[in-house]
Amino acid sequence: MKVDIYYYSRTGNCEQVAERLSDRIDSNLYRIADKGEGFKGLVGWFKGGYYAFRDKESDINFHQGDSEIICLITPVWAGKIPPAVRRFVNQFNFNGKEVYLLATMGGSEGQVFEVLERMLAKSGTKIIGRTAIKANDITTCNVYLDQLCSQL
Ligand SMILES: Cc1cc2nc3c(=O)[nH]c(=O)nc-3n(C[C@H](O)[C@H](O)[C@H](O)COP(=O)(O)O)c2cc1C
Repeated sequence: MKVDIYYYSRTGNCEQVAERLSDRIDSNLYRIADKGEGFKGLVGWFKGGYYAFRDKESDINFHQGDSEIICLITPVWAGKIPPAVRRFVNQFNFNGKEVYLLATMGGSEGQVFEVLERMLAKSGTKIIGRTAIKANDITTCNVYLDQLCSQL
């Protein structure tokens, strides 16, 4: 079955993981994009951390695909999720879909999965797996992707 892969990426780590995963399975690849400037540069880093910590959302463009299985790939921000991903999870129609969660991070996954699971529980969305990958491991993350593919 075709998998819709959604990812948000500020500095390319999640994008790289999304592309590697997409090479391995029958999938559509969709970027969750900030509208306007987003969180670029040093100011964006501080603003992004603050917004994430305060559970704020930001304006995004995203595609609503129709596959029943989706993989959501997000960076960890302030131990939680970026504002763009928060908006995505709140606006996306998860009706009938099953979701695999994948996060990339600098050092610690923090509460990222708990936050996502709590949000997705509101729509009764089934979570079929979760994987966290450290930024340093991304070039050698094939083993994680193999595990993930076996669960999709
Ligand atoms: C605003 C901000 C906050 C972050 N907070 C955390 C954090 O709490 N824990 C962590 O391990 N990494 C944190 N990171 C690092 C990112 O999660 C990590 O570099 C990730 O792989 C970036 O993905 P991307 O390149 O796709 O944007 C943070 C990065 C940013 C920009």
